[in-house]
Amino acid sequence: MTVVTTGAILAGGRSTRFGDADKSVARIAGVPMVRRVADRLAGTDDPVPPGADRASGGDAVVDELAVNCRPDQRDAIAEALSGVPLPVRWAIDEEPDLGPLAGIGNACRAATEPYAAVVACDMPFVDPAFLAAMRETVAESGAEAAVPRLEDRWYQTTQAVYAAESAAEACQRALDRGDRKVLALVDQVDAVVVDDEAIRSLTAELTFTNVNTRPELDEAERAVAAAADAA
Ligand SMILES: Nc1nc2c(ncn2[C@@H]2O[C@H](COP(=O)(O)OP(=O)(O)OP(=O)(O)O)[C@@H](O)[C@H]2O)c(=O)[nH]1
Repeated sequence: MTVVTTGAILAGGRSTRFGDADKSVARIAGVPMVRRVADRLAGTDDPVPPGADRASGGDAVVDELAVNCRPDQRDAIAEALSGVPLPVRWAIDEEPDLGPLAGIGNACRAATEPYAAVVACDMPFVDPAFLAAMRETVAESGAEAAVPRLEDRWYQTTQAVYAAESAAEACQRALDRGDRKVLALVDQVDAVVVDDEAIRSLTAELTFTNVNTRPELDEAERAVAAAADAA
């Protein structure tokens, strides 16, 4: 499988819907969510529910990780990522709470590879083959990003592939003019929209499942347990 370069994991949010804990290190069947994302990218993952497209285990689709978080999150996330067979770069927010746009910008700035496959830490069933396909789209088209958009939903800016330098600059430009909306990034880069039809030909909607609440965590845990039983 083609290597898609830097895997940029976003974990700098406050997890307010999750309650009094950082969801990035909340465990699903014993494995912290951020670790599940890293393992998907590294090809060292546990069984995943049907619909996560690529079966568990496989080749790494990135050759390094860039992890964006606040300074106070770093130790717990580092522990969660301990043993991941990829170099980990840290993209620590100097100023917290500027939103996902700032997180994407910081992660892209920390990337040492030309492309960044961005994934939010709360997407435990991300399909690495989908990221690889988007990386190919960006490289072949000469565009600066491939951003999925399901019909009747927002752009999935937190599971997308960006030309790292262009995206970092675009995020900074938006922040400098006081725009924190993540859509500013899509406006500011030459983006290929990966539409509904393309998404369905490449992967399944499960790739976008994100865990915001405790009940959603429980649901993800049940799905993982069922997959493990079936394996
Ligand atoms: N660096 C940074 N990342 C953020 C920020 N807000 C959200 N994110 C990240 O953006 C992604 C999508 O955000 P949400 O799913 O809303 O996560 P969240 O903000 O932690 O959760 P809620 O507080 O419940 O909305 C997650 O990976 C977050 O970690 C922020 O202010 N700074």
